[in-house]
Amino acid sequence: MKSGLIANFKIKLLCVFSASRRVASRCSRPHFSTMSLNPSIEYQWIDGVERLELYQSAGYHPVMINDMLHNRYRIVDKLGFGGYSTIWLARDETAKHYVAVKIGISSPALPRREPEILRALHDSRSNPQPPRAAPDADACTALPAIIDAFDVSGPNGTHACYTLTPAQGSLKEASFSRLFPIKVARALAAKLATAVAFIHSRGFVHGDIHLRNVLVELPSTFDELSVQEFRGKYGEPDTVPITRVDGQPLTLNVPAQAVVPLYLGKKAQEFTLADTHGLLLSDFGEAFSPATEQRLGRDCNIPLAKRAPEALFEPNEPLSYPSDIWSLGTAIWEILGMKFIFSESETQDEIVAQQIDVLGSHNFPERWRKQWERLGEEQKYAKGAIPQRPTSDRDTWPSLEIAFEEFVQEYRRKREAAGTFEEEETRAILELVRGMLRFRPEERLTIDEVLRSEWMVKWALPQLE
Ligand SMILES: Nc1ncnc2c1ncn2[C@@H]1O[C@H](COP(=O)(O)OP(=O)(O)OP(=O)(O)O)[C@@H](O)[C@H]1O
Repeated sequence: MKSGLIANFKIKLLCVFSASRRVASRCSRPHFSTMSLNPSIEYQWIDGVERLELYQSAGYHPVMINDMLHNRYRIVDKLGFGGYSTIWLARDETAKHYVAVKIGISSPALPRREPEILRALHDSRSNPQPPRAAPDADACTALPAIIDAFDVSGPNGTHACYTLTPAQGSLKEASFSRLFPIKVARALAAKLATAVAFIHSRGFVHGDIHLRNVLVELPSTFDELSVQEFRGKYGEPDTVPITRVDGQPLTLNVPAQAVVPLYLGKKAQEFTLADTHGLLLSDFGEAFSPATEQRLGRDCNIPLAKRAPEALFEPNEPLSYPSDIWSLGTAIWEILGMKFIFSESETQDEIVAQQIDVLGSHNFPERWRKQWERLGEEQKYAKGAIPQRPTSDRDTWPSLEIAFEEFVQEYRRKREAAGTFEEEETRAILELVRGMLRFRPEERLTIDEVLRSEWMVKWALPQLE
């Protein structure tokens, strides 16, 4: 496939692989674009950690291993970070168990409704709902529960914090260059779809469905480990001293050491069907209720490779449930084959060109074609700029059917133990994915139709039983 453009080189640098017990670093998205970064302070680059420049007023809270938060939570290790927060493993010294503490940035410009939405979803469990295509009895357990919420104040402001059950990590981390066994892949896809069905039935769009936001619970025995036993099993935190490029001493805004996140989980090929019951769809930071609030396409923050095309071509129109279905379609494809359907770290123009190659130019809406084929470079890189057909040479991507054969099936064949999909199942998968990846949002399958699709009914949902 075509290699990344030079323009994306910086983004790729942010995504390099880190130390072995640790996870591949996450790309934190630039939610800080509205904040004024202090360009006078730069830090020496450290692989696999959050952007250190964001330890400033209105940014991340500086946290160190062994810090005590809220008189109760002792920081044990780092679990991850995103554009809005850092996430830590902590020992709840009152309740004597482990929690994940999500410490938000303090920016007042970015109010976060995640705890409120998660609570509303959990509370809605008791509300009677119309009969659904698949039982959602335990779909709510596929959402993280907020255990405690509090604020911490520090040199960078006041940060909303909440505690959640710690998970072993995301499907993305589990599957780095690895494949889920075929039954597990089916069950994960089904469980994820039922979680989305539950959210949609309660009137919410998740807005950020991708495999970094799909976590897997830890075994219940994890809580039995003392901190000392935990360190014996997983090692000491991977810390790297932070230093300034100008050689000046650090201010209080930034911690003395960066911590590379720890992955506590199994590798994809070691997953069993039992593990799939612990799937958690997390990160409700982009969630919204289309009936009561507008989320315009231009404000969509999901990574470009998972973003529904209407968010790009109709940036001033409100998004709704179909945008989740598109992202869910790309996530299911990745679960099955651990290959992107559209490549990450590309420009939006290249990604749309790939979508057209894979899904067929004849399916591309006429109402977007004029914009797509326009000439000229005006406002190409402005926020909300409409994608434009690349004029430089690029490799054409194969159609959906060929991509499934050459990337998903071929890859699975090379790892015999993973298992390949038979002809009839392949046809049903492709029919489902095509229905989820229709360019026009109004033509895309609904989540109920996804759950009633042949592949879900015959192959995926039965694996959950
Ligand atoms: N409960 C948890 N247990 C273990 N790891 C977690 C947990 N919650 C989050 N993480 C890790 O932290 C990462 C970032 O979390 P999350 O996506 O919730 O942060 P965010 O700041 O809202 O990110 P984004 O920029 O994607 O909106 C996840 O990809 C995951 O690896």
